[in-house]
Amino acid sequence: MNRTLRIGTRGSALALAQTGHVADALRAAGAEIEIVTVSTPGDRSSAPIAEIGIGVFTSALRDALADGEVDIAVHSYKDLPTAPDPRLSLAAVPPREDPRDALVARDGLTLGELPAGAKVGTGSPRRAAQLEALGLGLDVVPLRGNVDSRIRRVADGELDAVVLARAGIFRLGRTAEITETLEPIQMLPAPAQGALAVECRVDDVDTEHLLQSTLDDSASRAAVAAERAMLAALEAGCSAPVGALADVVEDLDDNGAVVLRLSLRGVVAAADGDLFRASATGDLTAAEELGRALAAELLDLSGSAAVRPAGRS
Ligand SMILES: NCc1[nH]cc(CCC(=O)O)c1CC(=O)O
Repeated sequence: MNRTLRIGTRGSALALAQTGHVADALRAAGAEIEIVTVSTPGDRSSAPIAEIGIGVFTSALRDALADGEVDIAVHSYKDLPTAPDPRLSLAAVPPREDPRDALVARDGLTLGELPAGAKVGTGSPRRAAQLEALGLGLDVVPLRGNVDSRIRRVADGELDAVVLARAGIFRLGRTAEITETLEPIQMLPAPAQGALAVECRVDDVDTEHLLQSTLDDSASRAAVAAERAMLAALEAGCSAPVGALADVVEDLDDNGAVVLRLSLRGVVAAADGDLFRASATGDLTAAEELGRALAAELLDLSGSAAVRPAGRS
């Protein structure tokens, strides 16, 4: 392939770091790459994500890709709407980073060491519900902005701590500032957290093949597919905050041979703060069925309790 491929990205430090890694991998495979920054309404607004809606960070980039302004788009997978975009192919899910959430607190504190009444910033209803459910008496305060500005609120002494995706902090080279990585039992991550989605136009088969063969990791793809199928099925049935995490685990088949399976955990927060949890295991090749089955179980458990206003991330 001898044309230059233009990769579209948002202009945030995190987006540029993510796109830089994808560009490096493609260049190492012999491709000519140019990086094009696309501004999105999400970058220009400071309103809470729950108000401006899902897709604010990704739809301008997808339009630029569909319109031929760029040839490849790199997204944080968790920021993508669950509805597929028929104009585009999700050509690659690169190996996923650590999907867990992380605490950045003053004075090196962990969650358990924060005093009652400590101000913990997060803009995510999923994180807020799980923080409150810990029963530590934390004062959860709304927060938005890029990773850098959120961490700065702690350094400035305005907040005692913030909760962020570990992957974002890692990609910015700032893991030294993490004071605790939160275990999924306390804080189940957002579906697809830590994963990237690399898209091209659906009719651009050369680029699709290059992305797939250079970047795609089938285990990451399957794990994320299960989590996102769970989210999509829940969105159809309720609008509560959702956490999901699939791990690829080794199991034995009927003949005693080692097979890889998916172990999926899910959590839904009800309006009254109750959390509903469920887990299930299934075949790596049936990730979406597993996600849908777990969503059905969670809907059953939570019933009409899961009516808190929508929110993701
Ligand atoms: N919603 C913003 C967003 N989208 C992706 C990441 C981090 C990287 C990732 O999850 O892959 C973040 C920041 C955060 O949640 O702390």
